[in-house]
Amino acid sequence: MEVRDLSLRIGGAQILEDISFTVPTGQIVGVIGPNGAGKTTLFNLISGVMTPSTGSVLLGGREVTNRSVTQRAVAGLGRTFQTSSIFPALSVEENVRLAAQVTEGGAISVFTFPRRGDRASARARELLHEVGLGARLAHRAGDLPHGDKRKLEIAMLLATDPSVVLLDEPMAGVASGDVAGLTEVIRRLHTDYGCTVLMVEHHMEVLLGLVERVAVLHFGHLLALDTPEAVMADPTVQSAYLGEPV
Ligand SMILES: Nc1ncnc2c1ncn2[C@@H]1O[C@H](COP(=O)(O)OP(=O)(O)OP(=O)(O)O)[C@@H](O)[C@H]1O
Repeated sequence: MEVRDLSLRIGGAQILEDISFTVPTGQIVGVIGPNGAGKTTLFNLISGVMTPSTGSVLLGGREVTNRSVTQRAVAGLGRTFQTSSIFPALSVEENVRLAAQVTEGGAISVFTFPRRGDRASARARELLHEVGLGARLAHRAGDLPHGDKRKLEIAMLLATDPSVVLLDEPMAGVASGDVAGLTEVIRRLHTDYGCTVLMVEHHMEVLLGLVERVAVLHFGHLLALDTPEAVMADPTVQSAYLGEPV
C-alpha cells in the first residue's frame, strides 16, 4: 500500500499536505498523532471515503485514487471504523455470515436462514472461533462487551479476504482486561493471514508492541516514519506529540 504526495484542502484549510509513504506487503505500520492531526482523514483518503485534492493511492502497485470504496474493497482493502459498524440486533454469527456472503458472491440477505452446510455460515463459524468468539455465535451482537465487538469486526473483515487492512483505533473503549486478547487477534491478522496492516491507535503500549514502523502525523504533515524505538527517541516527535521532551 502506498500513498504519494497526498494532500487534502477543504475550503481554506489544509487538512493533509504532501503525505508520502509505503507499507510494504505483509508489514504492520502504526499511525499516531495528536487529536486533529489528520489520521482519520488519511484513512478516508486511502479507503476512498474522501477524494484527495492532489496525490495518489496505490494498492498492490495499482493506482486506485479514483476508485470507489466498493472497488477498493474488491481490490482487497478492508477497514474498521472508530465507531462500531456491526448490526447490533443480529447475532454474532449472522453479522459475519453477511460479510462472508459478499466474498462467496451470493445475495446478501438477513432473511436467508443459515443452514449447516452453507459456505458463508461455515466460514463465519470458523472465523469466529479464530478470533475467540466461538462460544458466542448466537449472542445478540449489540450485547457483546466492547472488546468482543472489536473482535467481531475483525472476523467480519477477515470474511471479505482483505490483503490490506486499515484499523482505526481498535482499542478505543476496550476494557483493560480485553486488551491482550484483542492485541493477539490483530497480531494474527498480520502473522497468520498475511495482511498488510495500517493502524491508528492511541494506546501506545499496544501500538509499539505490534508494529514494525510508526508514522507520526502532526497538523496534516508526516513528521516521522521509522521504527518505534527511533520514533520515540526523536526529539521533534517528542516535542510535537508529547508536548515536551521526556
Ligand atoms: N469534512 C471536513 N471539513 C472540514 N474540516 C475537516 C473535515 N474533516 C476533518 N476536518 C478537520 O481536519 C483535521 C483532521 O481531522 P481528523 O479527524 O482526520 O484528525 P484525527 O487525527 O483523526 O483526530 P482524532 O485523533 O481526534 O480522531 C481536524 O482539524 C478536523 O477538524
